Amino acid sequence: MLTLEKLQIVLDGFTLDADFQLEQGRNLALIGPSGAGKSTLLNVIAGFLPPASGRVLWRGEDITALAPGKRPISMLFQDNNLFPHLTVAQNIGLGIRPDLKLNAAEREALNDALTRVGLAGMAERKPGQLSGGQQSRVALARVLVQRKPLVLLDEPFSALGPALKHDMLRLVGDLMQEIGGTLIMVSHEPEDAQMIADVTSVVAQGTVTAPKPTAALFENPPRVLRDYLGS
Ligand SMILES: Nc1ncnc2c1ncn2[C@@H]1O[C@H](COP(=O)(O)OP(=O)(O)OP(=O)(O)O)[C@@H](O)[C@H]1O
Repeated sequence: MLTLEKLQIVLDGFTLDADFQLEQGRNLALIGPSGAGKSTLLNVIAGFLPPASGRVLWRGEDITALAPGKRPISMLFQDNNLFPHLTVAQNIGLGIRPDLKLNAAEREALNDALTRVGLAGMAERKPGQLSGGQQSRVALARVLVQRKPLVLLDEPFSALGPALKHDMLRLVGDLMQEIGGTLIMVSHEPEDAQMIADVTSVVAQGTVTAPKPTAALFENPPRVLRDYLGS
């Protein structure tokens, strides 16, 4: 269970409030207008940005003051965050061990992740020798090998075409199910939310709404979501 307890985020005159719980094993989509605070909320949950007030709890434990690396979280950033001077395999290996001294089982996990994202033959390439979509698949593989129980995705697959994006989303969904993990995904596309998120929160007007079942929410959208969807 992830608890955002009376969380308030303040940035240069921008404020965002969140106060809800997310059960373990749920896939949550965050949807809402540009600049509403979706990325900022992920950054607070991941520990890159402190909240002005309130707490973040994971399984009842207060993690508000924990450093990002100490949290049970892995995050896939909008820009993929790959190291250009390292190979694909090394970029992924960093998710397993920062010193890259991998044992046989860890190397096998790395190869498995490469295969799962469809990059089996590209282990020795540098990110600059890959397309944008391939780079985002490397970043996804790095998230897969970490096997953290809480995964945060910030509009992860926007560089991919629709078919590949759906494959990647499905892969993330399957993995989360396999490890009983919890997913929070920022998306601009209602179809993405409907595909893998069982619950959705709307981020708009300074507030994050509590997660609601995705299908029901889109069938009968509240005013803020209707405004966003333009319907
Ligand atoms: N480092 C920062 N310092 C001050 N203000 C910031 C900072 N980062 C973001 N903001 C502001 O905080 C608000 C929320 O930004 P954020 O990137 O979280 O929105 P978003 O919903 O993820 O938008 P998008 O969908 O366009 O990615 C915006 O008004 C933005 O200008």
